[in-house]
Amino acid sequence: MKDERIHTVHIQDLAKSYRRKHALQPLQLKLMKGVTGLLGPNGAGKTTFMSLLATLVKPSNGTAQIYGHDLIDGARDIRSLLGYMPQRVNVPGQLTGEELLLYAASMKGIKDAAARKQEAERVLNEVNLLERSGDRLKGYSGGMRQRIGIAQALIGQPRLLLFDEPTAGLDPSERIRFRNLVRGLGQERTVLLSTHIVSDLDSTCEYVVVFHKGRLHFQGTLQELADQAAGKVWETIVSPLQAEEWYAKRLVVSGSREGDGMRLRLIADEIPTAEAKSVEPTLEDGYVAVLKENML
Ligand SMILES: Nc1ncnc2c1ncn2[C@@H]1O[C@H](COP(=O)(O)OP(=O)(O)OP(=O)(O)O)[C@@H](O)[C@H]1O
Repeated sequence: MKDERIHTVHIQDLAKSYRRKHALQPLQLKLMKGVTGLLGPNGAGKTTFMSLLATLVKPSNGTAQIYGHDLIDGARDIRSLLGYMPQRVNVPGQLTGEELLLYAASMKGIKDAAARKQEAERVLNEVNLLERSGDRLKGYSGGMRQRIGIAQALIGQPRLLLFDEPTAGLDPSERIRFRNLVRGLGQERTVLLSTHIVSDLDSTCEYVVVFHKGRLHFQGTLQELADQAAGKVWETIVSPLQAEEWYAKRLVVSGSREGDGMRLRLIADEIPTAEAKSVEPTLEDGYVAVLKENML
């Protein structure tokens, strides 16, 4: 990541183990204003990392400075500048959407009742739930619960926003709405957004961090991630039999039928056949290239 930008979060040797399981290996990382995507397959350590920054779990080692506050000694200050949307949003079904957000606003220290109501309405509007704000949460669909989770994270204009797989369960139009919302938020805030859907990052993030098996494997811009596969992405048409063999033995990113054969896109250091054409890498290619030692 470029160093001329002001870093808002400094992470030093942060690690988490559960008994003998290393969920997160000692990590050095700096985050800055803007949207950073946190990418990694299942079990990579994304939720563990977010829970650590959200001060919900204690690190086994290391610390972080968040807007000048220490993760261990200044946890209370960090909570007041933080908005966190967990991976599984548990909502008290008896409350209405508005009641939940009014409660969240009072937890954020907004003392004036009129200001709490105004803030609840502002965030309900952001997630397109204003019309359903008087309904009990038990009647909300999965996607609506997800959006209420996003809304409660936005209460109080937090300077650091942590969204753990926020787009899971959203329909395509809400997903687009969320991306636009996040892009706007990133202009003034530090936003960390975890996902395993590479296309979620394309239109929202400036930076990306890749975790795998509890380790940091890459940090940089989206372009720098795509560049990890530069000169290594090939397309070629092969017989269905050959395609089957390649799927098993090579790093095939995608495949589609073409006539009697299969058009395969794969990542390899050397040209796989004389007919293969070198193609421009996408973000997904870069991600696969970063993880490639662990994927075959
Ligand atoms: N409370 C816990 N006790 C024991 N092991 C845990 C605990 N929480 C997480 N782990 C382990 O730590 C590793 C990282 O898990 P984590 O949930 O942080 O990954 P993730 O990247 O968020 O995965 P996913 O995309 O599936 O949500 C996994 O191997 C997981 O089994």
